[in-house]
Amino acid sequence: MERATVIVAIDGPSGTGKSSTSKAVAAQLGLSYLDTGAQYRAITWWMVTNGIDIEDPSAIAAVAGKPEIVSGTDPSGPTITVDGTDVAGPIRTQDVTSKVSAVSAVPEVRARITELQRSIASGAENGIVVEGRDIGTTVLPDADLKIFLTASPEARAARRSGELKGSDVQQTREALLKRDAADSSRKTSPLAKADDAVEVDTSDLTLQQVIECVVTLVEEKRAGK
Ligand SMILES: Nc1ncnc2c1ncn2[C@@H]1O[C@H](COP(=O)(O)OP(=O)(O)O)[C@@H](O)[C@H]1O
Ligand SMILES: Nc1ccn([C@@H]2O[C@H](COP(=O)(O)OP(=O)(O)O)[C@@H](O)[C@H]2O)c(=O)n1
Repeated sequence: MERATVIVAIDGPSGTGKSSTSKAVAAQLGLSYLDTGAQYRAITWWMVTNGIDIEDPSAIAAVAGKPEIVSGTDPSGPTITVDGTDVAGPIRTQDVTSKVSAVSAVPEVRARITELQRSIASGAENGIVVEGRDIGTTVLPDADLKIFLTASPEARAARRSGELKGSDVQQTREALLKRDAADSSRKTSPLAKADDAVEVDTSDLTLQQVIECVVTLVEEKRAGK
């Protein structure tokens, strides 16, 4: 018998195709979609806007419970607000990008955001695709399907600098590798592949091929293979 809901966890470093793949897979299969990176970016944006010292983990921890972060999970138009303000644009600035790893390494921040993610996932009626860094390992260890996307630093930097107009590929590559290193080496739930995740190297695949691969894996799971 087909299961009523399916939970898919997609993790991996920056620029491997998590967001584009997750959104398309969720839309195609009628599932909800959650971008957990957007939530960490949102709390970082709030810290910056409120003048919290990003270098001071105890200052971040002390106010981690304050901002109210709300994620809209429709894959055709995901939204993110902080205390009612739409922050979809401001969370993508270079300033927030350069600070998000420090904020997201603070255990109190992770505990708060993880709880929020679990409650969103358990409330998704048809199931959900959740993408991030620690979904398969920590947030949803019982997910029905876990995918870990990888790609060469060159492919990832080329994709990212294609998005940021006028940006230098070499500089983008350095910034991306620096963020991966910080995310992979933090103590609390670092970026890591879960033992039972399927690893897909997207370096030489088109986005369409990656989407088809994940859709097939979900359908196989649903069919009980
Ligand atoms: N397999 C692929 N081949 C080429 N470009 C891709 C592929 N997957 C994603 N992209 C592009 O790379 C960029 C980064 O993808 P994104 O989904 O945001 O990655 P992530 O969420 O892992 O950081 C986007 O512009 C996206 O369209
Ligand atoms: N589950 C997650 C998702 C993101 N993050 C943090 O949030 C940052 C931004 O995530 P993102 O998915 O928006 O990053 P991109 O890969 O899209 O650039 C990451 O570099 C991590 O520091 C995390 O710690 N745990």
